[in-house]
Amino acid sequence: MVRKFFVGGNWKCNGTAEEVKKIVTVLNEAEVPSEDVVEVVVSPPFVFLPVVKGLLRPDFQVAAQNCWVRRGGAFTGEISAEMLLNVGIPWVILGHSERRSLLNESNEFVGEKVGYALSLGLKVIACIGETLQQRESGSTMAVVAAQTKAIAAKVSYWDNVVLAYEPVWAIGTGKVATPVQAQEVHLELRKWLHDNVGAEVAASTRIIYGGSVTGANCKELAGQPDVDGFLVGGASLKPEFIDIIKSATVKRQQ
Ligand SMILES: O=C(CO)COP(=O)(O)O
Repeated sequence: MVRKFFVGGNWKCNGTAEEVKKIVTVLNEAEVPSEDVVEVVVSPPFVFLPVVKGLLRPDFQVAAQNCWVRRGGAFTGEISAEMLLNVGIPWVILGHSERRSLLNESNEFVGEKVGYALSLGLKVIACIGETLQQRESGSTMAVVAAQTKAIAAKVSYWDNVVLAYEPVWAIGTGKVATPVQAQEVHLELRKWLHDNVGAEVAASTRIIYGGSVTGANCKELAGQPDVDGFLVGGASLKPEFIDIIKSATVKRQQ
């Protein structure tokens, strides 16, 4: 089973209208592998989604960084899945660790969000990952399995799901997981999908890595058999994001 390499760029809460246009210009001018080799999805803040979608090259897609857990209404400040679809946004990142920690989004709440977004036809980058304390206490797999279980309980159509393993201790720290560390968890996650969802889903679902990915470390990570791509934060705002996209060819050479 060949899983198409996936590279997401999570711009987080960054940028001005001018800076965003500069980033899009760099992306639009880049020479990258074709769409049948790598799927590229960039995720600007909500306010810049329409302008990025309007300017971005047609072989790249856009994602929102979050959406509300049910149909819109009296939920001040929230953005609904319906609104994203209404303005032509096909992807959404859900369950990012920054939202789990800063906004107390529980496993169950993230699972509900994933289920609702998928039910409307959105494609979802579902984020999981353990903290340093959880890793050091040896509970990494227990934590990410519980997070995945809460997501899987609400997923009936896995083709529109990309699972992003983002160890919290690697996010924004420069302490990237080693290729062995990433492969170990990705393989365990694939086994979890095999045992709890099914062999076909386990074989076909992209499991991507996020946490201090850079142009310098992406190739070795991309070479791991169960690393199907990346969810990139800081480096997605820089020209080196193009190098990370190009690491998709590492897979093709295997
Ligand atoms: O959180 C991340 C992507 O969603 C990773 O962020 P960094 O690449 O900045 O570590």
